[in-house]
Amino acid sequence: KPPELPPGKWGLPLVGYIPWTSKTFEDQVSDFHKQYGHIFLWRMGTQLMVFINDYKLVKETFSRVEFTNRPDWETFKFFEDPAIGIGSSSGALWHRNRRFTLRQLRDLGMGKSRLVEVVQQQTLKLRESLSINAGTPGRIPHQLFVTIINVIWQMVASRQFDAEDKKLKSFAKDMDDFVILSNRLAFKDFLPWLQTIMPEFLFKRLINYHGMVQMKERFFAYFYEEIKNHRATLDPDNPRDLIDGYLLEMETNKDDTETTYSDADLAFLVFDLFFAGSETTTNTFNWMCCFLASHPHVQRKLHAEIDEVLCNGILPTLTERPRMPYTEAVINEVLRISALVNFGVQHMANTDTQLGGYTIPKGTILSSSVTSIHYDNRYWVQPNEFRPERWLDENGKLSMKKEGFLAFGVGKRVCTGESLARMELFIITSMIFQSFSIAPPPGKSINLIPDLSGFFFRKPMYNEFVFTMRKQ
Ligand code: HEM
Repeated sequence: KPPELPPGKWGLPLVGYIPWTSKTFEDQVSDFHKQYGHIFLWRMGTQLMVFINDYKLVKETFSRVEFTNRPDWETFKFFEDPAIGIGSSSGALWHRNRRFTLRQLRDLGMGKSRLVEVVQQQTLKLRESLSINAGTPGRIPHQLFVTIINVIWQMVASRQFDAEDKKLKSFAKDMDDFVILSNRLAFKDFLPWLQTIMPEFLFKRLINYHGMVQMKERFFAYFYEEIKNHRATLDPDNPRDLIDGYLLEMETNKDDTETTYSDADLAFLVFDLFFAGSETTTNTFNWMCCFLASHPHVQRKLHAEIDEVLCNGILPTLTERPRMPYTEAVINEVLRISALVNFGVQHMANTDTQLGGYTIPKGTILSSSVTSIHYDNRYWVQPNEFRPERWLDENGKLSMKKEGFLAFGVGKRVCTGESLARMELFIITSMIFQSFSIAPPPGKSINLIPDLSGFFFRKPMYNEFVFTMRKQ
């Protein structure tokens, strides 16, 4: 390994460092952290991966323009090369789409009562599903995912679907399948030489090429249909949603020869919002259920605050939020302890540069080790404990400390949906626990060990819960 690079594992030519161990990826990263310190390198195949385990260094890194790009990975650019939309793109197109999305989310989402109402209506349906099986052990109903997806559909296309709707069901299935199918594209990114030594048909089979092409066609079919309908009914004086907002900007810029606006870019942007906003928010609420079911004293305090502020069963809006610091503290603590996006979303160095006293060559991938930072005892007292109180000051007021908190990332690509996600989590949590208490099935306990089988998420394991109706 060249000495100017961060310390770490270099391994063999072409294949890099392959660990012969049954340890999880997260545990290996944690071992290398102990061995090499806050910044280390792991050469995977031909790809240089740098892991950063220190909050201040992550903040510095992701605030620098040299580290703003996304990796030039097949996973990000399979549908369109170079990548378009927001989550996978880089450069001027990303910058413009990010500004546009932030503006749209602000205008359509946070603080606007329409979207809050949609979350309320959808959560009422979730309450219905829960009440059907109240008192008996079961999993979190599918309606939770439907609720989250419908909030995004409402925001982008002013639509909502019934849980049994055929289109919604196939859309949800495609989203699940996409995550599984796209995993195999990693062969192209980490072992690109395989393509030169394997017959083309075999390599395509290895990376699930045809499955991915079909997937692309299906996704674009959903979104192109929406774009077509929106264009046909667009009223420039009354934009209804994000698609309308984009079409209007596209029209304003139609004579610009450098324009990056296109139907494909819009479709991709919408696709990104579904991907970035659905699994994340759904799994965070799932973790919430796990932690509340296993910490009855926290649940009691949550119930007490909900009963005091939302008395007589009134539905929560954003007006009540400042009066519910404990609920907010529970949400923050779930986001911290679950460390759901455990390595953040990867960034790439767009030039040769220096970081933490080491050389970082152009094309190096940078990952933040969110789990180790969320459990770093320099920032968190007894980090393994689920303790919402850590988010409250001595007067019981919410203190939104940010040092050491990375659930939504940090820097130039910090999550654009943070406010929306927080709003959804606040409304869903307060409405569900206004009506129900949650516990493990009799004689059982909740498994809080994360499922680490996927690369991007630290999901909760399959757990059953007993939701019991509360007396109002
Ligand atoms: C609890 C829920 C959520 C969590 C934990 C979460 C977390 C994250 C993280 C860690 C990143 C990567 C930041 C980086 O690249 O450094 C991200 C990016 C992003 N998130 Fe979220 N997110 C959540 C909900 C949402 C929602 C509801 C939306 C919108 C519907 C959204 C939209 C996005 C977008 C568009 C990006 C890419 C930003 C960019 O590349 O510039 N997220 N999110």
